[in-house]
Amino acid sequence: KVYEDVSELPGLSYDFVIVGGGTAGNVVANRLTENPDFSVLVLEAGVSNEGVIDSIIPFFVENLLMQPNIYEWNYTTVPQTGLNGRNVGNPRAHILGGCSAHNGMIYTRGPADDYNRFATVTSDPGWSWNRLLPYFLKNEKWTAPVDHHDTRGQYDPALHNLNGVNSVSLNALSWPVFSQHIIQSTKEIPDELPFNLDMNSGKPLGLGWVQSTIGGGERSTSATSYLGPKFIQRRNLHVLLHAQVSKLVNSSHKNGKLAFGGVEFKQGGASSLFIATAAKEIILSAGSVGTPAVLMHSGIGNRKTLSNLGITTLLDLPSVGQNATDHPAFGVDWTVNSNQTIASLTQNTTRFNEAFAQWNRSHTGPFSGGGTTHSAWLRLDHQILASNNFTDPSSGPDSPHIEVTFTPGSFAAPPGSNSISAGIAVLNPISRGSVTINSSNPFDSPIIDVGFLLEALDIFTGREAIKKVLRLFQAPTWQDYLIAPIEDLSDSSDDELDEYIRNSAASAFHLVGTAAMSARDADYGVVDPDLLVKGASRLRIIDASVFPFVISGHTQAPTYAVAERGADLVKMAWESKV
Ligand SMILES: Cc1cc2nc3c(=O)[nH]c(=O)nc-3n(C[C@H](O)[C@H](O)[C@H](O)COP(=O)(O)OP(=O)(O)OC[C@H]3O[C@@H](n4cnc5c(N)ncnc54)[C@H](O)[C@@H]3O)c2cc1C
Repeated sequence: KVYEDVSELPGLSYDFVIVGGGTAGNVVANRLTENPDFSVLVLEAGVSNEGVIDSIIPFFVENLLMQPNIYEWNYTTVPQTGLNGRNVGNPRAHILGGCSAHNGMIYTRGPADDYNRFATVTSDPGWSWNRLLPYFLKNEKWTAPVDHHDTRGQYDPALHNLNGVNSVSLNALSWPVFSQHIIQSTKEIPDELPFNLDMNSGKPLGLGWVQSTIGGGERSTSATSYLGPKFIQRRNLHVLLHAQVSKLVNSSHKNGKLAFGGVEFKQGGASSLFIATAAKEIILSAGSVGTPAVLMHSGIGNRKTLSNLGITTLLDLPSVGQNATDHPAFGVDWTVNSNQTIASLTQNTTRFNEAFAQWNRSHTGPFSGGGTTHSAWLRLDHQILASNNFTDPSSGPDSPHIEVTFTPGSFAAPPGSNSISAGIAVLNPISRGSVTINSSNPFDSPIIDVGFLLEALDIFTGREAIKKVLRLFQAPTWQDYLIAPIEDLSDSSDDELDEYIRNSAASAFHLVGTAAMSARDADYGVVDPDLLVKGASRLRIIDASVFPFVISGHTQAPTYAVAERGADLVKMAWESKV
């Protein structure tokens, strides 16, 4: 059951307390409560997802990103040196379902090579692609697109599972003219832009149709799926909203390891703090910002940072909050000779109201999907990297360096015009940032530094990506369709391209790595390959913060897979003790 007020909870003693009812936390809550002997409490700081129309209707995704709003933690980064001193938004969801309830819904597993690299750095083959694939499938409930169009040639059914939990589908064909041009370009310039039937095979290179976490025209989130009606009625599963965890308490040491018996939180408008106790484990699933912050306020982190703030260090783990990695993203936009664009809907009240009415009637039409229709996963030329003395940062030959998303709309477009955009993300940044704290008050915001474009390779990759994208749009199919670039970069020097990137890049919202896993005997890292905090017992982290590297793809499907495997690790640890 989902509770709005702590006074309604039957008690505050559970086997497992999960901090954060986000993308990963709700998976873990669901899987653990499959065992009727395990009781689980999820503490979620955010609000209910019920009836939040901007979260439910896929097309309204942008509304949730307008800061400030109550569905958001409303974070921004510190000024970014690599972005000419700008600070950029770093949205994190403050709603049951976490980022799965406000993200762009794009479903990508990423390259097999990335997971094989996870397995190598952790010395645990359990994190390899072959071993994680069953967990991706366990998460996925493949669903037909709402317009029931013929999807042959748009995905590979053999790679998908009809019987998982979280809906994934192709979008309805709302932008056919735009899509035709994209597919035609793969035929005209197949060497530059090969078609890939399904980017979720573990070999994503090429261009393919976007798959999204959408089912029946509604967004599918970890709250609507893993806490859906058939699960949330379990007697052993309790979720408490408006419950922000301050720190872990009741510490003790056993066999040289630190353990905590409880979790302290504030709830609703109450000024007093409450403690929930966990007889078996505390699981941190507060995400790449929340998890390191809770650790530090609990006395786990860099001794120097903590003592400067007057926090007693219980476990000196300097890697907490370090290794923050995110994809810098920017775009190239054109005005176009077509009125089949997002602007034609958003700038025309009659058409907007028609689309809204259609969605309300049947959950179909353009509001049933996000805007991006296709993604291309591309590599930089090997020689270009070598001749500029760069080492290939990717995890392997089937792993891309850049993503190009294709959307029939652009924020940069002049009002009244029709436009499209090619969004670019640098997928293997070698720059690193951090998430830390500068106050001993756990309710103060953490300090987020995404470390964008500090390293020469990252800005080089961005610059080469723009050149590549400009070449892609020279394919013959685009010539009558494009009117003009919104910012003409075709004759720009390398320095000018760098400035364009530094002045326009923002986050692709894929922050990971702030409580990264490492091999059991490594002298860095925050969790071991079983996701247990190093030096602690009965304390696990299961969310995107444990990724040692950012995936060369979007991060929600990888987070779901890590959560599914993480839940299995917890079950294996405790079911064998029964
Ligand atoms: C705007 C945006 C768009 C994105 N678009 C895409 C996309 O299209 N495709 C894709 O694959 N990925 C996308 N991502 C990334 C992806 O959604 C995230 O990487 C992933 O969902 C992270 O999951 P998580 O479980 O680690 O954290 P979250 O889902 O953020 O869950 C953490 C939860 O913990 C709660 N919490 C935090 N601190 C506390 C505390 N102290 N006490 C109690 N609760 C707490 C939060 O409120 C939140 O609900 C996007 C992300 C954002 C922000």
